[in-house]
Amino acid sequence: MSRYTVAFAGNPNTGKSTLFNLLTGMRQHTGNWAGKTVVTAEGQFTHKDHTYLAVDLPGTYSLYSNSADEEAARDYIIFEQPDVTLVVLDATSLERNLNLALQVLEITGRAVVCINLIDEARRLGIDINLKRIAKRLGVPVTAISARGRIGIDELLDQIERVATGEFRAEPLKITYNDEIEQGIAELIPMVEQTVGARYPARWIALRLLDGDHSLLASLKAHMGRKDIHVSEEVASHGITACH
Ligand SMILES: Nc1nc2c(ncn2[C@@H]2O[C@H](COP(=O)(O)OP(=O)(O)OP(=O)(O)O)[C@@H](O)[C@H]2O)c(=O)[nH]1
Ligand SMILES: [Mg+2]
Repeated sequence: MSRYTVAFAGNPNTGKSTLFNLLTGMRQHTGNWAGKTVVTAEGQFTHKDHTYLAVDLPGTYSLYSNSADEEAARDYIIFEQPDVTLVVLDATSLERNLNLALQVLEITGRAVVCINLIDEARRLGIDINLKRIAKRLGVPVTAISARGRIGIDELLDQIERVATGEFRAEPLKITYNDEIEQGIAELIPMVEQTVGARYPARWIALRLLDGDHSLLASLKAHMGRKDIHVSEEVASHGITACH
């Protein structure tokens, strides 16, 4: 029996902790306002033959290092490399919520998109084409109501398929304009040489082009002194390439 790690990511107030509590039997703080989960919580659940370590991350609108919460969520996904990143979306504001899903998919294809509050969406007459979204994103997409306990088994089956590698993701790749793509292409070999194959080189190159010093600091901290010098070269190149 294997144990897989599932990280719960998503915008604030999308029901991550409600789902986390339902699956793990724990009692993480929930409520109808944003920013309740401030410390990453861990709990365990079982589905069929496997045990899962669930990790409830703070809610974030992006992984762009705008706040300590975003850095914590980003660092967890990049450095802890969960077997599955579960992106919990609010069915009633999908457009805004999908932004974070796209960012996660730039980092990892080992993801499941879970559209929560489907009860509320139905009440409002919002019709969601799950198949089309799944096709575009290239990862499993399921609709649930964590509070109403709807769709949970199907969600767990999808988590299992990604965790075991049965599902082969083809995550949507965002193509940027020529200038940015050229910068990424120039940086990727340097990033790969510096951080190795373990980390998502394209995403790191993109963040460096954006001048993300916080990511650089985290990379340094996780990789030890040996790579600091090279990382700085990469960063200055990236930041110069941007201007
Ligand atoms: N109608 C409905 N409400 C839900 C559902 N799931 C969660 N909620 C409600 O949404 C609110 C936010 O839920 P939380 O679980 O605290 O959300 P969170 O994503 O952990 O929020 P942060 O920790 O702030 O990021 C609570 O009032 C929940 O009761 C659902 O499926 N349907
Ligand atoms: Mg929470």
